Amino acid sequence: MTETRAAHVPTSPATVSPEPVLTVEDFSVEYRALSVVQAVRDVSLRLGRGEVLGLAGESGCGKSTLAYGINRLLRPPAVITSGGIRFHPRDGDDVDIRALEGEQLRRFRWEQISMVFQGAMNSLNPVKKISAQLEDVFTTHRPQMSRSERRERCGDLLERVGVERRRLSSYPHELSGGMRQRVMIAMAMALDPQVMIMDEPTTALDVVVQREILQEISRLRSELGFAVIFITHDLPLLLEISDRIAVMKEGRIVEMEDAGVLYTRPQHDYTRQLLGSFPSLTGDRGDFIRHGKEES
Ligand SMILES: Nc1ncnc2c1ncn2[C@@H]1O[C@H](COP(=O)(O)OP(=O)(O)OP(=O)(O)O)[C@@H](O)[C@H]1O
Repeated sequence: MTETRAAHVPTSPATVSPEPVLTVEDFSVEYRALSVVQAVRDVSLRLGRGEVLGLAGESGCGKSTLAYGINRLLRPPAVITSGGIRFHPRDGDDVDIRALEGEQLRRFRWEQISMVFQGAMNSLNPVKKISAQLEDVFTTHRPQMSRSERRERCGDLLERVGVERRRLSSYPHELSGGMRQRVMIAMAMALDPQVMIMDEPTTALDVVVQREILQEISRLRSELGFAVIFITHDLPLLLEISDRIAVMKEGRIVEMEDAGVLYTRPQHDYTRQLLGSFPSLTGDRGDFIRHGKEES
């Protein structure tokens, strides 16, 4: 268990709207390899505009498969066997994500739903400066943007995630792991997506850096109003940052609830087991999560 954090039971902030930005219905995915693995089974969920939805569950329960499936990033042997995913843009008609192909799908991914991958910081190109890597997003998706405007936007993006703009001229190896991960988050935010999927975005980082980045994500979410699907094994962390939490077990969502309610009144045995497996959530140390009190 990582060290405890100055946590609170979240309350639904004003930025969360009951209006959905994403609806997933009866979604199932299989891996058809030597044997067939039913990784996601009949999952249905609604993500509210501006909501942080945490996905919890032990390794192998299907969290990443669900997230990749939503963003159409699954590769063979994965097969989507049923279900629908609809995106509800702020303006305009609903988008059937399963029906998107080619260029349409590529644009949709960056512009409407972006993703921060597990260990993303290691996917920066080591021989290209940060400026070039951030600018690539705009060169591809906003070709009409002038060079100076691109530069300006990239500097603004870095500052937004707490990295000084002078770092634009650095190479990835000149940045700490935390800074590199912030760059990846900046990149995922570049086109102002309405949904960000974050798969263990801070797992490889030390606890202090993790905490700083999570605070940054929460702040930006309030400021910019995007919704987040946040995946991690770390249930205490999810309780801190999520509005609602979906608990997955063997490919199914067994419980989905407001984070505070899930913590105080878990309904499913498996949720209770999961909560019980984190020492910081039980006994006196639970005060830390419940009331933000330091351990004595
Ligand atoms: N490429 C693949 N081929 C075959 N089976 C796979 C493949 N990728 C994942 N699986 C299986 O699908 C199931 C769900 O895996 P998934 O990675 O989605 O779980 P997870 O909850 O995200 O796990 P973790 O937290 O360890 O990343 C597991 O049983 C896993 O072994």
